Amino acid sequence: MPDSPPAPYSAWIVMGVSGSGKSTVAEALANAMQVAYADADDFHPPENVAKMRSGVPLEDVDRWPWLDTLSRWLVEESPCVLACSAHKQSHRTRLAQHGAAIRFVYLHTDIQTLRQRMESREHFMPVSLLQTQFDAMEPPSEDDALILDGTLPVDQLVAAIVSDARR
Ligand SMILES: Nc1ncnc2c1ncn2[C@@H]1O[C@H](COP(=O)(O)OP(=O)(O)OP(=O)(O)O)[C@@H](O)[C@H]1O
Ligand SMILES: O=C(O)[C@H](O)[C@@H](O)[C@H](O)[C@H](O)CO
Repeated sequence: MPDSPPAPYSAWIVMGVSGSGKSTVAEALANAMQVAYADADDFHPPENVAKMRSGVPLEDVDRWPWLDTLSRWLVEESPCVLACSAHKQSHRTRLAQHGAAIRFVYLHTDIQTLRQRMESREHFMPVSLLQTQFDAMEPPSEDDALILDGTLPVDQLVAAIVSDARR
């Protein structure tokens, strides 16, 4: 990749439910592109993390201030890659509110694979909340996102995103 990614995007958001691989793929993508990277989980206020840890799903009222902060980060750190759940169209619109030109990349993965992944890692997110993550998800259409099979190897996923960015 060149030092700065080609137009028209200034930011990539790798999105999906808990355990879908968004942090793993987003970090590898940022390394490949040599741009800034962040995990949206690191921007949640302690109350949000405590809520999820205790087995209570977030509501949109918990998410708006977090999404507002992320929306500013996307502009300040451009070009950049963010790993973020971005479940709903309204969340994705909010993330773009400060003007970042965002390419959303949706990793879709079956619930059985995700349950296995989550059971074999240490994380604040309990497996019991996985179904609520699916319930919240409004998958983007192919017009609005690059949609990839999150069970593919990470290097293949990164290559597909880089190839899409060069089109
Ligand atoms: N493409 C993949 N193939 C196999 N394992 C993967 C893949 N992507 C991620 N994993 C593994 O799945 C687990 C979850 O990945 P990761 O933490 O990146 O997901 P996430 O969507 O960021 O989850 P969360 O939002 O809950 O933090 C990790 O153990 C990671 O190593
Ligand atoms: O909006 C949300 O519900 C959250 O961002 C979650 O998706 C998690 O923080 C993440 O996936 C951790 O597992």
